[in-house]
Amino acid sequence: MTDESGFDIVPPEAIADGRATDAYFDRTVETLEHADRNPHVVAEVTADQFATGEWELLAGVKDAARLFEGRDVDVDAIREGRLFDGGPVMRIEGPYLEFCRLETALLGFLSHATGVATAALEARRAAPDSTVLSFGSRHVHPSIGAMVERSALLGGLDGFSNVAAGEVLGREAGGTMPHALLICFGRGEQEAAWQAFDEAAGSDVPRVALVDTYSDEVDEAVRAAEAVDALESVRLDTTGSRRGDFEHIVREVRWTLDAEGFDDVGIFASGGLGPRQLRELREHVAGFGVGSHVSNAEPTDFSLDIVELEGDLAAKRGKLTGTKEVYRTDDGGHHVALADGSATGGPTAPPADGERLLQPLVRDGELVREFDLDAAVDRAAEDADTVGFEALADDGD
Ligand SMILES: O=P(O)(O)OC[C@H]1O[C@H](OP(=O)(O)OP(=O)(O)O)[C@H](O)[C@@H]1O
Repeated sequence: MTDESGFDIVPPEAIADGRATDAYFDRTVETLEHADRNPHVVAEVTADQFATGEWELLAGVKDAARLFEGRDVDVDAIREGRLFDGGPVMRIEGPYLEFCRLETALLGFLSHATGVATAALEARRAAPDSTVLSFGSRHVHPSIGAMVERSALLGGLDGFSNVAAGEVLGREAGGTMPHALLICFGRGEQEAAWQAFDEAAGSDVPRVALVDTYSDEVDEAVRAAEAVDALESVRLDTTGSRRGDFEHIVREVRWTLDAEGFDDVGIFASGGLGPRQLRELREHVAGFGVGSHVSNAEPTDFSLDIVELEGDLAAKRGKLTGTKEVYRTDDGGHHVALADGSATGGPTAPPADGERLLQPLVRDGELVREFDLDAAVDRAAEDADTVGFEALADDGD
């Protein structure tokens, strides 16, 4: 079945219906119905059973929650914008057949968005005082553009480039000029291109001139500053094969702009940048465009596991039995404990001063939570401070 648009895209109705499922869940439904079984279960969505020292930023809960609307289940989840390290991020309770076929889409929503949001948080923390924009739409299937940009914002990025994603999110995409614009004017005609852009673009569009198309970045940066009175920044997107020491190029541009009296013209850097490069460059530049580090982030490896069957402890090998709670302590700790209070000591007992992170999301099939992206962004920044989040990934060259 092809989407009526003609694109190979699974339509939203199929996701909501539970048809975006692995086929073995269809077999499971058939078999359980044949055997007249529909046990009451508690299931948990977990990446790591125990803490690993690698924090991740939870995202995708808004879309995941929609799957449960109208289904006879209760769902609790950590709020979007909180960090986690081990233990469940979501708990579902109800007759198993109510949500069996939703597992595939549920994990997909949470896994992909959490991976992207965590990578965005890494970029954010690598350059806390710089503008950091999401430029990675071109690397991923267009059907997930809004997820990528929303997750990038959740991680703390300041804006994004995908226009249609902006329409979905109710926010305006930003951007200035690609190399194609310079090339359309021809070699040696960079001034004409920058000036035409300045004349054509709306007053709300920042005047940022791309200065690496045909000649040396230092040369083009000074020429752009001379050509456009209101120039805000120059953008260096130097192609990899010409890059050499990018930090040196950036510092040389800064030096020369200052020396020529253009100290009010900022530098914007983009192209293959990740947390390590942001840390190296951040004192010399005003802003960054980050693409693949965020958009191509590895999805978090969430799984859904039944942990109680008809009130009894259950779990497959390698997974921890029993309904759990996760707690954040004032010192930034993350604790996983049994939910029923039966444990009064040791690692399965709740910490004395812990904040319970799993909160009601769905009750009897009704969504009981509001989603406010700005509030979630603030939560993520605060929680990253609390737990001392640092990017662990070394993103190579
Ligand atoms: O962080 P990244 O994974 O590199 O992704 C984003 C980059 O992609 C674009 O480069 P490109 O050279 O394609 O721009 P152009 O179309 O203007 O040549 C853009 O200028 C960003 O720098």
